[in-house]
Amino acid sequence: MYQRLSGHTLRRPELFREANYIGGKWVAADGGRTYDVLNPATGDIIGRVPSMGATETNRAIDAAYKAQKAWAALTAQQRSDYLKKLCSLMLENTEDLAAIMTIEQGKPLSESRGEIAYSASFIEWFAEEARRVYGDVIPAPVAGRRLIVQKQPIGVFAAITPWNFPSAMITRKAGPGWAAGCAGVIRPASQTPYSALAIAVLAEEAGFPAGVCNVITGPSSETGPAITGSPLVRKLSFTGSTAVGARLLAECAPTIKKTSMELGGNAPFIVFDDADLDEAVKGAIVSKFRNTGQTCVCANRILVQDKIHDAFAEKLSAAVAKLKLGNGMQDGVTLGPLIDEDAMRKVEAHVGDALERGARLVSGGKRDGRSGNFYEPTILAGVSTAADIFHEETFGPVAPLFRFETEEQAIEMANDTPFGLASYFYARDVGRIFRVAEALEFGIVGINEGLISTAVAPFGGMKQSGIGREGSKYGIEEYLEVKYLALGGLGG
Ligand SMILES: NC(=O)C1=CN([C@@H]2O[C@H](COP(=O)(O)OP(=O)(O)OC[C@H]3O[C@@H](n4cnc5c(N)ncnc54)[C@H](OP(=O)(O)O)[C@@H]3O)[C@@H](O)[C@H]2O)C=CC1
Ligand SMILES: O=C(O)[C@H](O)CS(=O)(=O)O
Repeated sequence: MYQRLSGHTLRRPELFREANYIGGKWVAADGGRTYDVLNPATGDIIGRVPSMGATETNRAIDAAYKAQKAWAALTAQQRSDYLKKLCSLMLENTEDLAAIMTIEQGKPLSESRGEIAYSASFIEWFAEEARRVYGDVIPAPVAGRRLIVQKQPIGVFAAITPWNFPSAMITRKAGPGWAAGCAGVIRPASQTPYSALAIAVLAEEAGFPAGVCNVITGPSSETGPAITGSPLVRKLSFTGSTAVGARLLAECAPTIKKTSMELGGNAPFIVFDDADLDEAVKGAIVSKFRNTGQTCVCANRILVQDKIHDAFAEKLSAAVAKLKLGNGMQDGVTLGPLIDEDAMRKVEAHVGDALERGARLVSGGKRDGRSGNFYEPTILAGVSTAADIFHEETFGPVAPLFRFETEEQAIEMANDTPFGLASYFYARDVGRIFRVAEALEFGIVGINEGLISTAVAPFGGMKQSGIGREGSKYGIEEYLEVKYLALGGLGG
Protein backbone atom coordinates (compact mmCIF):
# COMPACT_ATOMS: atom_id res chain seq x y z
CA MET A 1 0.00 0.00 0.00
CA TYR A 2 2.67 2.45 1.08
CA GLN A 3 5.04 1.69 -1.77
CA ARG A 4 2.32 1.80 -4.46
CA LEU A 5 0.85 5.12 -3.33
CA SER A 6 4.04 7.00 -2.64
CA GLY A 7 6.05 5.68 -5.56
CA HIS A 8 8.86 5.20 -3.10
CA THR A 9 10.42 1.87 -2.20
CA LEU A 10 11.58 1.43 1.39
CA ARG A 11 14.83 -0.46 1.87
CA ARG A 12 13.17 -1.94 4.97
CA PRO A 13 9.36 -2.09 4.43
CA GLU A 14 8.93 -3.43 7.98
CA LEU A 15 9.66 0.08 9.28
CA PHE A 16 6.26 1.14 7.94
CA ARG A 17 4.09 -0.49 10.62
CA GLU A 18 0.27 -0.49 10.67
CA ALA A 19 -0.10 -1.85 14.22
CA ASN A 20 0.50 -0.56 17.73
CA TYR A 21 3.29 -1.66 20.07
CA ILE A 22 2.13 -2.64 23.57
CA GLY A 23 4.09 -4.76 26.06
CA GLY A 24 6.55 -5.87 23.40
CA LYS A 25 3.82 -7.08 21.00
CA TRP A 26 2.45 -5.61 17.76
CA VAL A 27 -1.32 -5.49 18.15
CA ALA A 28 -4.50 -4.23 16.51
CA ALA A 29 -7.23 -2.29 18.28
CA ASP A 30 -9.98 -4.30 19.97
CA GLY A 31 -12.52 -5.14 17.29
CA GLY A 32 -10.00 -4.22 14.61
CA ARG A 33 -10.95 -0.51 14.52
CA THR A 34 -8.64 1.58 12.33
CA TYR A 35 -8.44 5.07 10.86
CA ASP A 36 -6.93 6.31 7.59
CA VAL A 37 -3.76 8.38 7.42
CA LEU A 38 -3.50 10.88 4.56
CA ASN A 39 -0.57 12.26 2.59
CA PRO A 40 -0.91 16.07 3.00
CA ALA A 41 0.76 16.68 -0.37
CA THR A 42 -1.71 14.59 -2.38
CA GLY A 43 -4.66 13.83 -0.13
CA ASP A 44 -4.13 10.12 -0.86
CA ILE A 45 -4.60 7.49 1.84
CA ILE A 46 -1.13 6.31 2.84
CA GLY A 47 -2.43 3.50 5.04
CA ARG A 48 -4.40 2.87 8.19
CA VAL A 49 -3.47 2.35 11.82
CA PRO A 50 -5.33 1.05 14.89
CA SER A 51 -7.93 3.32 16.48
CA MET A 52 -7.27 2.47 20.10
CA GLY A 53 -9.61 3.46 22.90
CA ALA A 54 -9.36 3.80 26.67
CA THR A 55 -9.20 0.03 27.25
CA GLU A 56 -6.20 -0.44 25.00
CA THR A 57 -4.57 2.70 26.38
CA ASN A 58 -4.81 1.36 29.91
CA ARG A 59 -3.34 -1.92 28.64
CA ALA A 60 -0.31 0.05 27.43
CA ILE A 61 -0.07 1.91 30.73
CA ASP A 62 -0.19 -1.40 32.62
CA ALA A 63 2.56 -2.81 30.38
CA ALA A 64 4.75 0.21 31.14
CA TYR A 65 4.01 -0.06 34.84
CA LYS A 66 4.99 -3.76 34.90
CA ALA A 67 8.24 -3.10 33.01
CA GLN A 68 9.38 0.06 34.75
CA LYS A 69 10.91 -1.27 37.94
CA ALA A 70 13.15 -3.81 36.21
CA TRP A 71 14.20 -1.11 33.71
CA ALA A 72 15.06 1.23 36.58
CA ALA A 73 17.03 -1.55 38.27
CA LEU A 74 19.41 -1.75 35.32
CA THR A 75 22.59 0.24 35.71
CA ALA A 76 22.75 3.61 34.00
CA GLN A 77 25.35 2.14 31.69
CA GLN A 78 23.01 -0.67 30.67
CA ARG A 79 20.20 1.76 29.85
CA SER A 80 22.72 3.95 28.06
CA ASP A 81 23.78 1.02 25.89
CA TYR A 82 20.18 0.37 24.81
CA LEU A 83 19.78 4.05 23.88
CA LYS A 84 23.06 4.09 21.96
CA LYS A 85 21.90 1.07 19.95
CA LEU A 86 18.60 2.77 19.17
CA CYS A 87 20.44 5.92 18.07
CA SER A 88 22.66 3.89 15.74
CA LEU A 89 19.66 2.10 14.22
CA MET A 90 17.86 5.41 13.63
CA LEU A 91 20.87 6.85 11.83
CA GLU A 92 21.42 3.66 9.80
CA ASN A 93 17.79 3.85 8.63
CA THR A 94 17.69 7.60 7.98
CA GLU A 95 16.55 7.31 4.35
CA ASP A 96 13.56 5.12 5.16
CA LEU A 97 12.61 7.09 8.29
CA ALA A 98 12.85 10.35 6.34
CA ALA A 99 10.67 9.03 3.50
CA ILE A 100 8.04 7.84 5.97
CA MET A 101 8.07 11.28 7.60
CA THR A 102 7.76 13.22 4.34
CA ILE A 103 4.89 11.03 3.16
CA GLU A 104 2.89 11.47 6.37
CA GLN A 105 3.82 15.06 7.32
CA GLY A 106 4.78 16.72 4.04
CA LYS A 107 8.09 18.38 4.86
CA PRO A 108 10.78 18.18 2.16
CA LEU A 109 13.01 15.11 2.31
CA SER A 110 16.01 17.26 3.18
CA GLU A 111 14.18 18.53 6.26
CA SER A 112 13.02 15.03 7.15
CA ARG A 113 16.61 13.76 7.00
CA GLY A 114 17.55 16.67 9.24
CA GLU A 115 14.81 15.81 11.69
CA ILE A 116 15.92 12.17 11.90
CA ALA A 117 19.43 13.35 12.79
CA TYR A 118 17.92 15.82 15.30
CA SER A 119 15.66 13.09 16.72
CA ALA A 120 18.53 10.61 17.08
CA SER A 121 20.63 13.33 18.75
CA PHE A 122 18.21 13.35 21.71
CA ILE A 123 18.67 9.61 22.14
CA GLU A 124 22.44 10.02 21.90
CA TRP A 125 22.44 12.97 24.32
CA PHE A 126 20.34 11.23 26.96
CA ALA A 127 22.30 7.98 26.56
CA GLU A 128 25.10 10.00 28.11
CA GLU A 129 22.95 12.00 30.55
CA ALA A 130 21.73 8.65 31.97
CA ARG A 131 25.20 8.19 33.44
CA ARG A 132 25.27 11.64 35.10
CA VAL A 133 22.24 11.54 37.37
CA TYR A 134 24.13 12.69 40.43
CA GLY A 135 22.91 13.13 44.00
CA ASP A 136 24.30 15.05 46.99
CA VAL A 137 25.81 14.48 50.40
CA ILE A 138 24.86 17.41 52.65
CA PRO A 139 26.87 18.41 55.76
CA ALA A 140 24.62 17.32 58.64
CA PRO A 141 23.42 20.03 61.06
CA VAL A 142 23.59 17.55 63.94
CA ALA A 143 26.20 14.95 65.02
CA GLY A 144 25.73 11.29 64.19
CA ARG A 145 23.71 11.89 61.09
CA ARG A 146 24.38 11.80 57.35
CA LEU A 147 22.15 13.61 54.86
CA ILE A 148 21.99 12.12 51.40
CA VAL A 149 20.07 13.21 48.30
CA GLN A 150 19.25 10.58 45.70
CA LYS A 151 17.48 11.04 42.37
CA GLN A 152 15.16 8.26 41.29
CA PRO A 153 13.02 7.73 38.15
CA ILE A 154 9.52 9.13 38.55
CA GLY A 155 7.89 5.96 37.14
CA VAL A 156 5.62 5.69 34.08
CA PHE A 157 5.64 8.63 31.66
CA ALA A 158 3.26 9.44 28.85
CA ALA A 159 4.11 11.55 25.83
CA ILE A 160 1.43 13.24 23.72
CA THR A 161 3.11 14.68 20.66
CA PRO A 162 2.27 16.90 17.67
CA TRP A 163 2.36 16.30 13.93
CA ASN A 164 4.90 18.94 13.04
CA PHE A 165 8.01 17.04 14.21
CA PRO A 166 6.77 13.43 14.20
CA SER A 167 10.08 11.91 15.28
CA ALA A 168 12.01 14.52 17.28
CA MET A 169 9.10 15.30 19.59
CA ILE A 170 8.98 11.61 20.49
CA THR A 171 12.67 11.23 21.32
CA ARG A 172 12.88 14.64 23.05
CA LYS A 173 10.49 13.14 25.61
CA ALA A 174 11.14 9.38 25.56
CA GLY A 175 14.92 9.84 25.44
CA PRO A 176 15.22 11.39 28.90
CA GLY A 177 12.41 9.24 30.23
CA TRP A 178 14.09 6.00 29.24
CA ALA A 179 17.51 7.32 30.32
CA ALA A 180 16.18 8.16 33.79
CA GLY A 181 14.78 4.63 34.24
CA CYS A 182 11.15 5.30 33.30
CA ALA A 183 8.95 3.26 30.98
CA GLY A 184 6.56 5.08 28.72
CA VAL A 185 3.41 5.28 26.62
CA ILE A 186 3.75 7.38 23.47
CA ARG A 187 0.67 8.69 21.72
CA PRO A 188 1.65 10.48 18.47
CA ALA A 189 -0.60 12.92 16.61
CA SER A 190 -3.28 11.20 14.53
CA GLN A 191 -1.95 12.71 11.29
CA THR A 192 1.59 11.38 11.78
CA PRO A 193 1.63 7.97 13.50
CA TYR A 194 4.16 6.18 11.30
CA SER A 195 7.32 7.96 12.46
CA ALA A 196 6.54 7.05 16.07
CA LEU A 197 5.73 3.44 15.15
CA ALA A 198 9.03 3.21 13.26
CA ILE A 199 10.85 4.29 16.43
CA ALA A 200 9.12 1.41 18.23
CA VAL A 201 10.28 -1.01 15.51
CA LEU A 202 13.85 0.11 16.11
CA ALA A 203 13.53 0.13 19.90
CA GLU A 204 12.40 -3.50 19.68
CA GLU A 205 15.35 -4.23 17.38
CA ALA A 206 17.68 -2.52 19.86
CA GLY A 207 16.49 -5.04 22.44
CA PHE A 208 14.42 -2.75 24.66
CA PRO A 209 12.68 -4.96 27.25
CA ALA A 210 8.96 -5.45 26.63
CA GLY A 211 6.84 -2.65 28.08
CA VAL A 212 9.57 0.02 28.24
CA CYS A 213 8.43 1.49 24.91
CA ASN A 214 4.71 1.46 24.05
CA VAL A 215 3.19 3.35 21.10
CA ILE A 216 -0.56 3.70 20.68
CA THR A 217 -2.70 5.46 18.08
CA GLY A 218 -6.32 6.44 18.41
CA PRO A 219 -8.70 9.33 19.03
CA SER A 220 -7.41 11.83 21.59
CA SER A 221 -10.93 11.96 23.03
CA GLU A 222 -10.40 8.37 24.26
CA THR A 223 -6.63 7.94 24.62
CA GLY A 224 -6.23 11.36 26.28
CA PRO A 225 -8.46 10.95 29.35
CA ALA A 226 -7.18 7.40 29.87
CA ILE A 227 -3.65 8.83 30.09
CA THR A 228 -4.42 11.92 32.16
CA GLY A 229 -6.76 10.02 34.48
CA SER A 230 -4.50 7.08 35.25
CA PRO A 231 -2.79 7.18 38.66
CA LEU A 232 -0.11 4.89 37.21
CA VAL A 233 1.06 7.67 34.88
CA ARG A 234 3.26 9.87 37.03
CA LYS A 235 4.57 12.16 34.30
CA LEU A 236 2.95 13.71 31.24
CA SER A 237 5.04 15.48 28.60
CA PHE A 238 3.02 17.32 25.94
CA THR A 239 3.90 19.38 22.89
CA GLY A 240 1.11 21.15 21.08
CA SER A 241 -1.25 24.06 21.35
CA THR A 242 -1.61 26.12 24.49
CA ALA A 243 -5.35 25.45 24.55
CA VAL A 244 -4.87 21.70 24.65
CA GLY A 245 -1.99 22.05 27.08
CA ALA A 246 -4.22 23.94 29.51
CA ARG A 247 -6.86 21.25 29.22
CA LEU A 248 -4.33 18.49 29.88
CA LEU A 249 -2.99 20.33 32.92
CA ALA A 250 -6.52 20.43 34.33
CA GLU A 251 -7.07 16.73 33.58
CA CYS A 252 -3.78 15.85 35.29
CA ALA A 253 -4.59 17.83 38.43
CA PRO A 254 -6.64 15.14 40.26
CA THR A 255 -3.69 12.72 40.14
CA ILE A 256 -1.07 15.44 40.69
CA LYS A 257 1.05 14.44 37.73
CA LYS A 258 4.40 16.06 37.00
CA THR A 259 3.99 17.76 33.63
CA SER A 260 6.15 19.25 30.92
CA MET A 261 4.34 21.54 28.51
CA GLU A 262 5.85 22.74 25.22
CA LEU A 263 3.09 24.92 23.88
CA GLY A 264 2.34 27.62 21.33
CA GLY A 265 4.58 30.48 20.44
CA ASN A 266 4.48 33.92 18.83
CA ALA A 267 8.12 34.59 18.07
CA PRO A 268 9.27 38.12 17.27
CA PHE A 269 12.09 38.40 14.75
CA ILE A 270 13.63 41.86 15.20
CA VAL A 271 15.95 43.45 12.62
CA PHE A 272 17.78 46.48 14.01
CA ASP A 273 19.46 49.13 11.87
CA ASP A 274 22.91 47.85 12.84
CA ALA A 275 22.15 44.30 11.65
CA ASP A 276 23.94 42.48 8.86
CA LEU A 277 20.96 42.46 6.51
CA ASP A 278 22.11 39.48 4.44
CA GLU A 279 22.52 37.42 7.60
CA ALA A 280 19.17 38.67 8.87
CA VAL A 281 17.48 37.55 5.65
CA LYS A 282 19.07 34.10 5.90
CA GLY A 283 17.88 33.85 9.49
CA ALA A 284 14.39 35.02 8.60
CA ILE A 285 14.07 32.45 5.82
CA VAL A 286 15.10 29.48 7.99
CA SER A 287 13.18 30.67 11.04
CA LYS A 288 10.00 31.54 9.14
CA PHE A 289 9.81 28.90 6.41
CA ARG A 290 11.32 25.76 8.00
CA ASN A 291 8.64 23.06 7.96
CA THR A 292 6.50 25.51 5.92
CA GLY A 293 6.25 27.74 8.97
CA GLN A 294 4.75 24.95 11.08
CA THR A 295 7.07 25.07 14.06
CA CYS A 296 6.43 26.53 17.49
CA VAL A 297 9.66 28.54 17.26
CA CYS A 298 8.96 30.04 13.84
CA ALA A 299 9.35 33.77 13.41
CA ASN A 300 5.71 34.82 13.65
CA ARG A 301 6.19 38.62 13.60
CA ILE A 302 9.05 40.31 11.75
CA LEU A 303 9.82 43.69 13.31
CA VAL A 304 12.05 45.90 11.15
CA GLN A 305 13.61 49.22 12.17
CA ASP A 306 12.49 52.09 9.94
CA LYS A 307 15.86 53.06 8.50
CA ILE A 308 16.59 49.64 6.95
CA HIS A 309 13.02 48.43 6.44
CA ASP A 310 12.82 48.77 2.66
CA ALA A 311 16.28 47.34 2.06
CA PHE A 312 15.47 44.35 4.24
CA ALA A 313 12.04 43.83 2.63
CA GLU A 314 13.61 43.84 -0.85
CA LYS A 315 16.27 41.30 0.10
CA LEU A 316 13.71 39.10 1.86
CA SER A 317 11.42 39.17 -1.15
CA ALA A 318 14.27 38.06 -3.41
CA ALA A 319 15.09 35.18 -1.07
CA VAL A 320 11.46 34.07 -0.78
CA ALA A 321 11.21 33.97 -4.57
CA LYS A 322 13.85 31.21 -4.55
CA LEU A 323 11.76 28.89 -2.36
CA LYS A 324 10.39 25.91 -4.31
CA LEU A 325 6.89 24.81 -3.28
CA GLY A 326 5.92 21.21 -3.95
CA ASN A 327 5.70 17.58 -2.92
CA GLY A 328 8.48 16.98 -0.39
CA MET A 329 9.44 13.72 -2.12
CA GLN A 330 10.56 15.63 -5.22
CA ASP A 331 14.17 16.75 -5.54
CA GLY A 332 14.80 20.44 -4.96
CA VAL A 333 11.52 21.14 -3.15
CA THR A 334 12.15 23.46 -0.18
CA LEU A 335 8.58 24.15 0.91
CA GLY A 336 6.01 21.44 1.47
CA PRO A 337 2.25 21.51 2.06
CA LEU A 338 0.41 22.56 5.20
CA ILE A 339 -0.75 19.63 7.31
CA ASP A 340 -4.47 19.92 6.54
CA GLU A 341 -7.40 22.10 5.46
CA ASP A 342 -7.83 23.59 8.94
CA ALA A 343 -4.25 24.85 8.83
CA MET A 344 -4.89 26.28 5.35
CA ARG A 345 -7.97 28.14 6.58
CA LYS A 346 -6.04 29.61 9.53
CA VAL A 347 -3.34 30.94 7.21
CA GLU A 348 -5.92 32.38 4.80
CA ALA A 349 -7.74 34.04 7.70
CA HIS A 350 -4.55 35.68 8.99
CA VAL A 351 -3.60 36.99 5.55
CA GLY A 352 -7.12 38.22 4.81
CA ASP A 353 -7.43 39.99 8.15
CA ALA A 354 -4.04 41.71 7.74
CA LEU A 355 -4.94 42.92 4.23
CA GLU A 356 -8.32 44.22 5.44
CA ARG A 357 -6.43 46.22 8.09
CA GLY A 358 -4.30 47.91 5.43
CA ALA A 359 -1.31 45.60 4.91
CA ARG A 360 0.35 45.44 1.50
CA LEU A 361 0.90 42.11 -0.25
CA VAL A 362 4.56 41.87 -1.31
CA SER A 363 4.50 38.25 -2.54
CA GLY A 364 2.30 35.12 -2.46
CA GLY A 365 -0.98 35.50 -0.64
CA LYS A 366 -3.04 32.59 -1.95
CA ARG A 367 -3.41 28.84 -2.26
CA ASP A 368 -1.23 27.25 -4.86
CA GLY A 369 -3.42 25.83 -7.62
CA ARG A 370 -2.33 22.19 -7.39
CA SER A 371 -4.12 19.55 -5.26
CA GLY A 372 -3.06 19.15 -1.66
CA ASN A 373 -2.60 21.77 1.01
CA PHE A 374 -0.18 24.12 -0.74
CA TYR A 375 0.00 27.82 0.16
CA GLU A 376 2.38 30.23 -1.56
CA PRO A 377 5.21 31.66 0.55
CA THR A 378 3.89 35.08 1.48
CA ILE A 379 5.26 38.43 2.60
CA LEU A 380 3.01 41.18 3.94
CA ALA A 381 4.29 44.72 4.61
CA GLY A 382 2.85 47.55 6.66
CA VAL A 383 0.95 45.17 8.88
CA SER A 384 -1.01 46.65 11.75
CA THR A 385 -0.30 45.46 15.28
CA ALA A 386 -4.08 45.18 15.61
CA ALA A 387 -4.05 42.34 13.10
CA ASP A 388 -4.69 38.77 14.25
CA ILE A 389 -1.32 37.75 12.81
CA PHE A 390 0.40 39.93 15.42
CA HIS A 391 -1.37 38.20 18.31
CA GLU A 392 -1.82 34.59 17.13
CA GLU A 393 0.54 31.87 15.94
CA THR A 394 0.01 31.54 12.20
CA PHE A 395 1.72 28.16 11.75
CA GLY A 396 2.15 28.77 8.03
CA PRO A 397 4.47 30.32 5.40
CA VAL A 398 3.51 33.96 6.00
CA ALA A 399 6.06 36.66 6.91
CA PRO A 400 4.31 39.80 8.22
CA LEU A 401 6.57 42.87 8.43
CA PHE A 402 5.96 45.45 11.17
CA ARG A 403 7.89 48.75 11.37
CA PHE A 404 9.41 50.24 14.52
CA GLU A 405 11.53 53.32 15.30
CA THR A 406 13.32 52.80 18.61
CA GLU A 407 14.88 49.91 20.51
CA GLU A 408 12.42 50.45 23.35
CA GLN A 409 9.49 50.24 20.93
CA ALA A 410 10.84 46.99 19.46
CA ILE A 411 11.13 45.39 22.89
CA GLU A 412 7.64 46.53 23.84
CA MET A 413 6.17 45.12 20.62
CA ALA A 414 8.09 41.86 20.97
CA ASN A 415 6.88 41.30 24.54
CA ASP A 416 3.29 42.27 23.73
CA THR A 417 2.06 38.65 23.74
CA PRO A 418 0.99 36.06 26.34
CA PHE A 419 3.47 33.66 24.72
CA GLY A 420 7.14 33.40 25.54
CA LEU A 421 8.81 30.56 23.67
CA ALA A 422 11.33 31.72 21.02
CA SER A 423 12.51 35.16 19.91
CA TYR A 424 15.18 36.39 17.53
CA PHE A 425 17.02 39.60 16.79
CA TYR A 426 19.83 40.80 14.56
CA ALA A 427 22.18 43.50 15.78
CA ARG A 428 25.89 44.02 16.13
CA ASP A 429 26.24 46.59 18.88
CA VAL A 430 27.25 44.58 21.98
CA GLY A 431 25.45 46.91 24.37
CA ARG A 432 22.25 46.56 22.36
CA ILE A 433 22.68 42.78 22.24
CA PHE A 434 22.76 42.46 26.01
CA ARG A 435 20.01 45.06 26.62
CA VAL A 436 17.62 43.40 24.20
CA ALA A 437 18.46 39.77 25.07
CA GLU A 438 17.84 40.44 28.76
CA ALA A 439 14.64 42.41 28.16
CA LEU A 440 12.93 39.83 25.92
CA GLU A 441 10.40 37.67 27.84
CA PHE A 442 11.09 34.42 26.00
CA GLY A 443 12.70 31.12 26.97
CA ILE A 444 14.85 31.09 23.84
CA VAL A 445 16.62 34.08 22.24
CA GLY A 446 18.35 33.64 18.88
CA ILE A 447 20.88 36.43 18.39
CA ASN A 448 22.09 36.73 14.79
CA GLU A 449 20.88 33.14 14.40
CA GLY A 450 17.60 31.88 12.96
CA LEU A 451 17.98 28.14 13.67
CA ILE A 452 18.73 27.57 17.31
CA SER A 453 17.29 24.20 18.34
CA THR A 454 19.74 21.56 19.57
CA ALA A 455 19.63 18.65 22.02
CA VAL A 456 22.41 20.17 24.13
CA ALA A 457 20.56 23.38 25.05
CA PRO A 458 17.37 23.85 27.13
CA PHE A 459 14.26 24.16 24.97
CA GLY A 460 11.12 25.64 26.50
CA GLY A 461 9.01 28.69 27.05
CA MET A 462 7.81 31.22 29.58
CA LYS A 463 4.30 32.53 30.21
CA GLN A 464 1.68 30.62 28.19
CA SER A 465 4.29 28.83 26.08
CA GLY A 466 4.81 26.13 28.62
CA ILE A 467 6.35 24.55 31.68
CA GLY A 468 9.72 22.87 31.93
CA ARG A 469 12.67 22.43 29.60
CA GLU A 470 13.56 19.67 27.15
CA GLY A 471 17.03 18.62 26.02
CA SER A 472 20.22 19.84 27.71
CA LYS A 473 21.30 18.86 31.23
CA TYR A 474 17.88 20.07 32.42
CA GLY A 475 15.77 17.66 30.36
CA ILE A 476 16.33 14.53 32.42
CA GLU A 477 15.34 16.30 35.66
CA GLU A 478 11.75 16.29 34.38
CA TYR A 479 11.72 12.48 34.75
CA LEU A 480 13.33 12.27 38.18
CA GLU A 481 12.18 12.55 41.77
CA VAL A 482 14.53 14.00 44.41
CA LYS A 483 14.69 11.85 47.55
CA TYR A 484 16.25 13.03 50.83
CA LEU A 485 17.72 10.36 53.12
CA ALA A 486 18.34 11.37 56.73
CA LEU A 487 20.64 8.66 58.08
CA GLY A 488 20.89 8.77 61.89
CA GLY A 489 22.08 6.52 64.72
CA LEU A 490 25.68 6.77 63.63
CA GLY A 491 26.97 7.82 67.05
CA GLY A 492 29.83 10.31 67.44
N1 LIG B 1 4.31 24.12 20.44
C1 LIG B 1 4.37 23.32 19.42
O1 LIG B 1 5.39 22.73 19.08
C2 LIG B 1 3.15 23.10 18.64
C3 LIG B 1 2.14 24.02 18.64
N2 LIG B 1 1.02 23.79 17.92
C4 LIG B 1 -0.02 24.79 17.92
O2 LIG B 1 -1.29 24.11 18.01
C5 LIG B 1 -2.11 24.50 16.94
C6 LIG B 1 -2.96 23.36 16.52
O3 LIG B 1 -2.11 22.28 16.11
P1 LIG B 1 -2.53 20.86 16.51
O4 LIG B 1 -1.66 19.80 16.00
O5 LIG B 1 -3.99 20.74 16.22
O6 LIG B 1 -2.19 20.89 18.05
P2 LIG B 1 -3.02 20.19 19.17
O7 LIG B 1 -2.56 20.81 20.41
O8 LIG B 1 -4.45 20.19 18.84
O9 LIG B 1 -2.53 18.64 19.11
C7 LIG B 1 -1.29 18.28 19.62
C8 LIG B 1 -1.43 16.84 20.14
O10 LIG B 1 -2.36 16.83 21.21
C9 LIG B 1 -3.38 15.88 20.95
N3 LIG B 1 -4.64 16.34 21.55
C10 LIG B 1 -5.49 17.25 21.06
N4 LIG B 1 -6.52 17.41 21.92
C11 LIG B 1 -6.32 16.54 22.94
C12 LIG B 1 -7.04 16.19 24.13
N5 LIG B 1 -8.18 16.79 24.44
N6 LIG B 1 -6.53 15.23 24.95
C13 LIG B 1 -5.37 14.62 24.64
N7 LIG B 1 -4.64 14.90 23.54
C14 LIG B 1 -5.12 15.85 22.70
C15 LIG B 1 -3.44 15.81 19.45
O11 LIG B 1 -4.10 14.63 19.07
P3 LIG B 1 -4.86 14.53 17.66
O12 LIG B 1 -3.88 14.00 16.72
O13 LIG B 1 -5.97 13.57 17.92
O14 LIG B 1 -5.34 15.89 17.31
C16 LIG B 1 -1.98 15.85 19.11
O15 LIG B 1 -1.39 14.59 19.33
C17 LIG B 1 -1.13 24.91 15.85
O16 LIG B 1 -1.78 25.79 14.95
C18 LIG B 1 -0.05 25.58 16.66
O17 LIG B 1 -0.46 26.89 16.97
C19 LIG B 1 0.83 22.64 17.22
C20 LIG B 1 1.84 21.70 17.18
C21 LIG B 1 3.09 21.88 17.84
O1 LIG C 1 7.57 21.76 18.18
C1 LIG C 1 8.32 22.36 17.44
O2 LIG C 1 7.95 23.19 16.63
C2 LIG C 1 9.77 22.01 17.55
O3 LIG C 1 10.10 21.97 18.92
C3 LIG C 1 10.63 22.99 16.82
S1 LIG C 1 12.31 22.56 16.86
O4 LIG C 1 12.63 21.86 18.13
O5 LIG C 1 12.55 21.65 15.71
O6 LIG C 1 12.99 23.83 16.73
